[in-house]
Amino acid sequence: MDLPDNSFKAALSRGELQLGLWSSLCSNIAAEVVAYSGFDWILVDTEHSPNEPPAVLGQLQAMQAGTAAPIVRPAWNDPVLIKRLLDIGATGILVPFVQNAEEAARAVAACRYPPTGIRGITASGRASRYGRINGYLEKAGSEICVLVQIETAAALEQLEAIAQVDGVDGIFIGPSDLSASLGYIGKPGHPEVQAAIRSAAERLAALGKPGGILTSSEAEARRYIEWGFRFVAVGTDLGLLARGADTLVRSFKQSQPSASG
Ligand SMILES: O=C(O)C(=O)C[C@H](O)[C@@H](O)CO
Repeated sequence: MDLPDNSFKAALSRGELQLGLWSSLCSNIAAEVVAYSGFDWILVDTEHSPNEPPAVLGQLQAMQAGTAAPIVRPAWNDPVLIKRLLDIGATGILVPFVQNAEEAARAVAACRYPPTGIRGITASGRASRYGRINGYLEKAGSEICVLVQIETAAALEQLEAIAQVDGVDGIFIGPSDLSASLGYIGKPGHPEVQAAIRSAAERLAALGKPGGILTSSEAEARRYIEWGFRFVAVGTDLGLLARGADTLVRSFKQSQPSASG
């Protein structure tokens, strides 16, 4: 059996827009539900969600028959965490809190086997279909998508250096952390934060490096796409569930006459 092409990585390299969903629910059933929605990628978060490898494995299995490429965010730029996620079948990794080119190079090295990287070897994990993929060890590096996350003012200054690290396939701008770093915690929509995000998108476009971002606002998502972001998470599974449930109950409670008449 051959290693499947990474269609998400290929689409990014062609500059095509890839629409994503952010998944924090840590549920294989929720992952399966949204995997059939038609998204191009789904980010399975382990940084801010209580999501450990056995649960992530269940979510990756559940997403297998859907449309979306499984991108997993490890809790940190740590080769041990990254190795475990790659072994269970993540085809893309989003590494948080990358501050400079050296840290970006470390993220890439964690996703590559020696001699170019430091990923530890198993020839029999889920990623290689339990040893059935011909030449997995030789080919994995070229198919795994390495995305790094820039989320501070200091990292923004290093954007060009980070983006030009060999093996970095895309740069994700973290609007929440960036807004905090810029002094506007909880206000990613603040004009100064938006200006910084727009400038990052323009600098990435000038380099020909795909930029990514996350928002739950449709208007903001459309604006980010217009600014040139190419992998855009347009919502979160948690937000869809919470907003859907709130709206449903409100529609009944507001239409009920109050007990006092
Ligand atoms: O800085 C950000 O924005 C992120 O890193 C995404 C966050 O973790 C969060 O908004 C996901 O729900």
